[in-house]
Amino acid sequence: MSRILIVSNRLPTKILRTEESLTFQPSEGGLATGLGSIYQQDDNVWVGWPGLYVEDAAEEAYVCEQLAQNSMVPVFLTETEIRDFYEGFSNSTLWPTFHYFTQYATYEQSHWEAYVAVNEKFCRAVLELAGPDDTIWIHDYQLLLLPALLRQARPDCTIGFFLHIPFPSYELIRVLPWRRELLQGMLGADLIGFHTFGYMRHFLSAVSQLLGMSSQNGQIETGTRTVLVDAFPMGIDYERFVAAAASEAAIRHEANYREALRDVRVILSIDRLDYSKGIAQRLRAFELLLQRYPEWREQASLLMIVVPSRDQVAQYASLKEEIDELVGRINSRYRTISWTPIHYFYRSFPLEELASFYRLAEVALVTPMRDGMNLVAKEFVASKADQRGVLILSERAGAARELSDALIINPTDTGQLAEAMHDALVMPEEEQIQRMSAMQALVRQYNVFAWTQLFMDRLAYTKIKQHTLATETLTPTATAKLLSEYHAAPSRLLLLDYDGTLAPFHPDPQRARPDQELLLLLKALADVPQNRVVVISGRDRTTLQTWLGHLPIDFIAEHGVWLRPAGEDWQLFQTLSNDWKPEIRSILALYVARTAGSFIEDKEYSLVWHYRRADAELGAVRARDLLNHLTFMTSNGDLQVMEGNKVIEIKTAGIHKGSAAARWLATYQPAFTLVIGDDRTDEDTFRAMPPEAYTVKVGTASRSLARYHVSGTPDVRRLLRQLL
Ligand SMILES: O=P(O)(O)OC[C@H]1O[C@H](O[C@H]2O[C@H](CO)[C@@H](O)[C@H](O)[C@H]2O)[C@H](O)[C@@H](O)[C@@H]1O
Ligand SMILES: O=c1ccn([C@@H]2O[C@H](COP(=O)(O)OP(=O)(O)O)[C@@H](O)[C@H]2O)c(=O)[nH]1
Ligand SMILES: [Mg+2]
Repeated sequence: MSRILIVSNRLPTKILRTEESLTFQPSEGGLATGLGSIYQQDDNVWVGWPGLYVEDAAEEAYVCEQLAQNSMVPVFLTETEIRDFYEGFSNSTLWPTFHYFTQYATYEQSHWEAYVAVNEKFCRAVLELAGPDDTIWIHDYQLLLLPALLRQARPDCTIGFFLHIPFPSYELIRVLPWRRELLQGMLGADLIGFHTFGYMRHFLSAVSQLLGMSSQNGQIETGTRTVLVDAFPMGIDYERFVAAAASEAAIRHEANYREALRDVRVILSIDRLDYSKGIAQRLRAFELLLQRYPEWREQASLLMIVVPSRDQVAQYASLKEEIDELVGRINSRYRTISWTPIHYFYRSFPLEELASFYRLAEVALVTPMRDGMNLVAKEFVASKADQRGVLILSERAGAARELSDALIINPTDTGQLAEAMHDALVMPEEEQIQRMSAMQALVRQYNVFAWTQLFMDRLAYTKIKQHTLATETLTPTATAKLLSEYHAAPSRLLLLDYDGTLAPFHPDPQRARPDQELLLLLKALADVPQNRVVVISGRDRTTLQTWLGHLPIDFIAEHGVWLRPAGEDWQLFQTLSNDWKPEIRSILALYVARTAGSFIEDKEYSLVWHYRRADAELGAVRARDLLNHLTFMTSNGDLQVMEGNKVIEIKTAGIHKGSAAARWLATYQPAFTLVIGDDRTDEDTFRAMPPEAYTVKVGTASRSLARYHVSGTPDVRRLLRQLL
């Protein structure tokens, strides 16, 4: 039976220790409330921290047992782990960075180490639980390393990852000392989800800039798998909020509050105490409203609920003081005997009371500086049965992408915010209903169940796609078969590409020279009498000659322009002309001028534009552009344009590694053939091979004609050593 294992730092239940007992309470925060309706379906399980330091084994066992009754499995964290992993790396490094508050970010090596260790702890907990058919769904920034850790332990498992907070611009991510490890960690997943397309775009950009992995339609080739990246705006359990708002308890609470407030109009805000939520700015805007529009004094109040959060983190503690002080100042300045400008609550409320606040309020103020989604905005909409009420929403909350019928504001523009409050208070009912009903239709349809379904469907699709597109991994069993056929064969051909296959890439192609180990390896392979070793490369013949010419091996250079059997002279594949070069060179020069870091390689019968050293994204854009340009230029058919790994190459049509390899095979038919290559130009070689040949693609497992794949040059070296 397959089930979903939800994994997040915090469980939807938190346990508090009172003097005499333990009490179990719902956790606050969007992740817990949002997914709270999902995990109790089927046999699903939620793995996470219960917010309690257990005192002894007996208590631990008791907690496990209690939580198990509600499909939860605890991961216990120590006080030191909470300090360094949770308050430290998660909430003093990642949270401020991802919310564009880098001025608050700290970079502590010890916090990073705790982060790694706690992610490993979660990994062990999940491995203990997960069956082979289970889907592991990891949530949020506290567990960015977990996907890759699990992938390492279980290469075939199904892993989804969802980030609930914004993913910021590459310019912020690049500041983090551990930026590559964090991205690599996320790429352990099969599907990576974000609330908005903007966050997804930033992630793809960071992966491209920092890991050099490009993407197409949100798909990243990691070398061993295709990872899909997509946007899934999270919804709420709509009917639950409709029901809560219609409940007797909510109606009763509302009546009590209404009686106390008399006919004062209520503007509501609800959030965790967090600098990302723009609470202080909102208070200043409310004060400005009272100054600009004195008619609202004694007529409108701000009901502000602030839920305690992360109060051990310095910035949160000082924000608390700032808010206390601001509320005190505004209230003392404007209050009258019968009217309080700001009703401020610093605590959390159960659902029915939240529902009564949503009912009571005519205006909801959701004005974060940055917010992954913001579910309060959606909950307010769901609670408005009579469709009256106005939502004021920050353009920097993920929810603003969907709720375009809210009054969308820039939260740093205090003036605009004050005006929006005024506009909301005077908005005609007809307009309120029109806007609210449009938002309700959207929030109802894209609820949390639809969100889960969509995410799971995309995850299943990714898995299927991975399997259908993939070449087989060169497993130990397949390797054993290869070796036994190799040993049995009286004649053998090894067709080996150079860059990306025998030697790793270097930013400067001229510095990717063979090392001693490679030279010895090739020599030893070529010395075996039954073997013929051919290096088949796009490199110019002079370079191959200089680097490898002293070895008893054959060469195919410039993608087939030049051939050289061991010990003989270089031969041209066919008579060729270079008449086309000046025109194409001038086009390439244009792209060099427009793309810092790129350059032209001028080979005897080919021209190459290299963009490995250019900005990754600019390079990709210019490459597309150049390809279009060249395809148009070369449409008469005399020339061909080849795309390699961060290169675009132009040469006479009909000459490629495949045609050269085919010519080789016409004169020499080995009993065993092994072909290894890494880029698109090697696909021509794979295509030219007889079906029994062993063709091996280095790098991504997908989209290749090869039978097998390995992940990198070290695997190639290992395989070649095994032949000896
Ligand atoms: O666990 P805590 O440190 O107490 O913090 C509470 C949660 O806050 C964050 O919630 C986010 O998720 C919401 C749902 O996707 C989204 O609407 C909101 O914009 C986010 O800030 C955090 O991401 C969770 O991990 C925390 O548990
Ligand atoms: O006293 C409270 C106040 C709020 N919430 C819930 O906390 C969540 C806040 O989620 P949001 O996405 O707005 O922001 P986050 O806190 O996750 O950043 C919402 O579901 C609220 O209903 C709660 O459980 N108790
Ligand atoms: Mg190559």
